[in-house]
Amino acid sequence: DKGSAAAIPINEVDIAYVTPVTIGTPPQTLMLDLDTGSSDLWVFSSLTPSTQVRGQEIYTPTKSSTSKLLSGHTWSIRYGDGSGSRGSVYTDNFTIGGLEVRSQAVQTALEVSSSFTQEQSLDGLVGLGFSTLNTVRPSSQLTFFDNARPNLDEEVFTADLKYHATGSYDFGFIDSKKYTGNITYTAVQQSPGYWTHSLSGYSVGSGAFQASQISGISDTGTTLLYLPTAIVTAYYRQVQGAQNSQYYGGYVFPCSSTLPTFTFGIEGARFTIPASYINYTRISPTSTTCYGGLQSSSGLGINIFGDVALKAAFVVFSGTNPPRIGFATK
Ligand SMILES: O=C(NC1CCCCC1)N[C@H]1[C@H](O)[C@@H](N2CCCCC2)[C@@H]2OC[C@H]1O2
Repeated sequence: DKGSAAAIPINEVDIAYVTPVTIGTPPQTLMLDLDTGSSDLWVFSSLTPSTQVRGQEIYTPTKSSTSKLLSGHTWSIRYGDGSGSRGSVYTDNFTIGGLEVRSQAVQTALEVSSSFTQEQSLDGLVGLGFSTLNTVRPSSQLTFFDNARPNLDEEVFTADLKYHATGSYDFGFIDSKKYTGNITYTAVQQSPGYWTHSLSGYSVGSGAFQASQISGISDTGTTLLYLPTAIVTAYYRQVQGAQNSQYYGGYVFPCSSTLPTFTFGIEGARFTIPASYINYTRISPTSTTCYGGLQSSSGLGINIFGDVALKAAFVVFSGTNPPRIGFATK
């Protein structure tokens, strides 16, 4: 089996990407955020208080002839940005891009935090981390990828996220039309459940490459790139007027600044993030001050290779034993 679906930016600064999925019989279509940084598949539902629903599509299990309540099971999740949700669990037929999983655990929200209510074009998440992170209790549930794996032509899924454009997620195959050159793979440490791997180093603009093992997680559900303070200060030292603002919670600079590119290494390969990806957004619609797409990871306890980095490459998440992650230019 295999599947292929669009990854559509939900706003003009690519804060997140959503993918159409169908749930149940007859199929109910929702737009979900495929998130390699978590492992719960949860949706806005008919059980979500209407005060917390603002424009989202909802899943109504009672309208599906193939839905089954997973009785006595609950879930509750808190994300790194402080957002969260909790609820009950059904199983139902679930498809992404033509790839079907029967009896997928679909976690129905009984409560969502305000940042989810405010994102009206995001109807929930599909966790694509390792199933060890799943929060359903008393028995944890498998991700869509883990359920689909036995039937996939190849035990992989790929992410081709794009800057200010629609990209794609593929399951079960590697589309050679989506990248150039070779895919460079590197080892993944799957405990405690993230796609954890190392960068082999970095460079700022035309500067020399600094070889250094930088461990972190490739996380499609995180918007920005979070790296050690030493790297981030070296980057913004090249930006006229840049400062690390307590007020805005990160590096800001004049929107008119010329930013350098940022290059990261995967083993011997090099991937360059264009300056435009790092000139992330104005701090408010009329401001001439901009917020950076590269920020410090100090305080997070982990480096996060989020969408700003991932959209500079074609990324292969390989569920082989042992798991590995691959990057190619595109
Ligand atoms: O919390 C993180 N990442 C942290 C960011 C700060 C530094 C630590 C990691 N990712 C979440 C993301 O923010 C959520 N958000 C929803 C609204 C649209 C934008 C995306 C979405 O839900 C879970 C996941 O994706």
